[in-house]
Amino acid sequence: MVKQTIQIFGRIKPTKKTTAVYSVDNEEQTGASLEFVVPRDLADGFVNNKRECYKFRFQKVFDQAVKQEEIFQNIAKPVADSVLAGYNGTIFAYGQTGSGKTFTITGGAEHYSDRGIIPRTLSYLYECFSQDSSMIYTTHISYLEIYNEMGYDLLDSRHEASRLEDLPRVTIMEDPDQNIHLRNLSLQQSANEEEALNLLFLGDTNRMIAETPMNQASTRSHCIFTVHLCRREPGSATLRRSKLHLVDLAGSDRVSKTGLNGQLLTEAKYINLSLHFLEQVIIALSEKNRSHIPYRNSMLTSVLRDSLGGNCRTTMIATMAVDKRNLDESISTCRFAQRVALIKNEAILNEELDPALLIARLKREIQLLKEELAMVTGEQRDDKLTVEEIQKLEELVKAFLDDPDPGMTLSLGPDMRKLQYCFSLLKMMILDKQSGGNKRNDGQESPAATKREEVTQDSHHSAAQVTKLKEMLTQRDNEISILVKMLKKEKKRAQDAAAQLAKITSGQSLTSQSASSLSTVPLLREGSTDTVSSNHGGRAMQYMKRGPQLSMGKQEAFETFMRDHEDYLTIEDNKNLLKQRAAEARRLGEQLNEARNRINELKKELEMRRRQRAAHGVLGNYTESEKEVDSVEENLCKNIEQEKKAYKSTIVRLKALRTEIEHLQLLLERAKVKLQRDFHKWWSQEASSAQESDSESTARCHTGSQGGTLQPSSPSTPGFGAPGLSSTVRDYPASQNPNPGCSTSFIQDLRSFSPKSIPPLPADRVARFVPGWESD
Ligand SMILES: Nc1ncnc2c1ncn2[C@@H]1O[C@H](COP(=O)(O)OP(=O)(O)OP(=O)(O)O)[C@@H](O)[C@H]1O
Repeated sequence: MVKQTIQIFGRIKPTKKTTAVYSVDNEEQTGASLEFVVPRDLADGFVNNKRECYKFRFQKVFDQAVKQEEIFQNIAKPVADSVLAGYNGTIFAYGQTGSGKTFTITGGAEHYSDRGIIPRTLSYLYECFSQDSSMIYTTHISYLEIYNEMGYDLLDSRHEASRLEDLPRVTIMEDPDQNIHLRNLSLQQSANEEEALNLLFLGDTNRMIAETPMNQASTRSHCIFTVHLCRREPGSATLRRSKLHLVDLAGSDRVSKTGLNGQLLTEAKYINLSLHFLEQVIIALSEKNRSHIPYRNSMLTSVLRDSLGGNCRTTMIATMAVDKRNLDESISTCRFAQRVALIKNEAILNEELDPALLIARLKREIQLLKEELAMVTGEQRDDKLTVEEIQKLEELVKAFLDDPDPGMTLSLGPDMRKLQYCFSLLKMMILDKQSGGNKRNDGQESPAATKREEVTQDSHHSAAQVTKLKEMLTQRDNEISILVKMLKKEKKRAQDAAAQLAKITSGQSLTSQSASSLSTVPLLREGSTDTVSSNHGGRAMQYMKRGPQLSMGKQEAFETFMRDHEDYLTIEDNKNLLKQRAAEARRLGEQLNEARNRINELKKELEMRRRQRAAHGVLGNYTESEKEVDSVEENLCKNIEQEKKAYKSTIVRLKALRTEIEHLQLLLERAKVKLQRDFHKWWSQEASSAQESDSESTARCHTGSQGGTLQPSSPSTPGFGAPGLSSTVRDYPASQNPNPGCSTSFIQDLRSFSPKSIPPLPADRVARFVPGWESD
């Protein structure tokens, strides 16, 4: 049992403005400290009358420049190691919106080096599995999203979510032992890193697609990515099961922000209700002598029950943005972390007996008991003893009686027929010897009578034993039927999971065979053969493929939108990087082939040389020194070794490249999904604003105010970043639109206009998505 308080770490998000006054001291012996100095007179127009300096303790504080790899090494690796050893582990990120929780837990969507704790931990775990051949590891993954006290299964493979409600609802069940079970949360088996990353990707994509403006996925919801690990030694009946929860909590923002009403650095209410309940649990746990911990108040605390004050090794990462605007939230985050640091957890080794092996063991025991029972009850076998068997028995009895050794035994095996025959034989012998009745003259019982008495006592004893054995048998039978039921259930679940996984991964194949097909990653072209889609996150991608068919005009509009999108440059960068990496992978593949050929050649040469030498040896043509060392052979061996070394290092590099390529593909896939989603949002917004402006123009026509300057509609949604396209659609004179507001035929409508009838149109912009259209 490992008793430990929850470890707390701080991470500070890089900021452009360095207005906040804070200092980090990681050198202290008792851990690290983070100190904020709040100016008495903030420039924001209110005065801080309270303390000026706030100091908080952490295990370690990671300042702005710290990279993802360092975070993994310091925070996630030790937890992953104890999960590998059989203990439960949890890492959760807590902090205000935009402070870097998702970046820390999942990673950034732009660069390979931005991979967060989840992908790095998965890589690490699978690497450890491959290095430890003495154990068999099985991994399952689940991904749960909690929004508004409702749980949703992000790994659902039957539904293609377009809204959060489309995902299967996960509910909480509690058994009589107060263990929490999550109904409807799928557990997907993942045999390797690639499968696990695909599941992460599927979940993240479902999360992104299901995001609504009211539920800005990561801001308002909690996500729990769980790796379920089972480890067993081959042939052993005991196994270790452990769970690793990687938790991205909702933004911890409070209702009352600094400056709004002059309240500075006071605790305000959470926006998110379940974080409020989480805080209540943390307060209760950090106070001594509290008997009731209100876990049941929310789904989040129920699910994380073991992680908070239970059987788990837990680590918290407090993420902070330290610019002046966010100072109070950062201080709140630190205060929360200080309370969390008081909670003690007791992680225990989760060892149990494997039900299948237990059944086999019990069956063996039952067989033995049955044999014993048959012996005791004297259960008859139908067949009679053969003449040979009788002869053998008589010889055995004779030898037994003739042997003067009192320790001599008569071994007959568990066969009642033989036993009975021997006894009757002995009885006859005794009776033959004793002439006369049972009673002797001296009035004492004859030996035969004594024997009979003993036999009666024995039979009573046997009856008691039989009853006992029968009871044991019934007990074992019950146990077996329970275990068989459990096994059947497990088997069914495993089959379901395998079927679901097969569905997800159908059409996917390992990158090893596709290194050569990675040279191009066509983005967002319908009907195109999309290498990425077919290789990764297939199920999530089906959503995209099943999406509404784009008309030609809409397709072109989409391309323009894409070029103006904020992520366009990153996508292009990643595409180029992917091309480079794929080219490098191809080059390395060729190098590998060449090296393999060279090694084979060298081996052949070596073989030949050895044969020649052997032949020479036979003929006795070798000088003494030639017999001892052959420099040619030595050189050949050296060369082979060198080639092998180079071969191995190329393989290592190729493996790393493969992981990077897969990650880049996932990043591109994610960007693609985001782009399409943004486009559809933007498109419907533009369509409705065009409809509105059309009605206004029509109204103006009717009141005689025709031909005025064009009125821009409401600004496009910030972040969608397609200003050019946006203004084109806005500038469109809706009064002349034959089919206003119809989103699907919007661009075709644009095509059907005569350019000459639209004097003020910005022709260059229209031409961007109406090919062949030229202004006079
Ligand atoms: N350490 C970091 N280095 C570089 N960029 C970062 C870092 N931390 C966060 N960011 C960037 O800041 C932005 C917000 O981060 P992120 O989405 O992780 O915040 P969050 O705390 O998860 O917010 P929310 O509560 O809305 O989910 C992202 O664009 C992310 O890439």
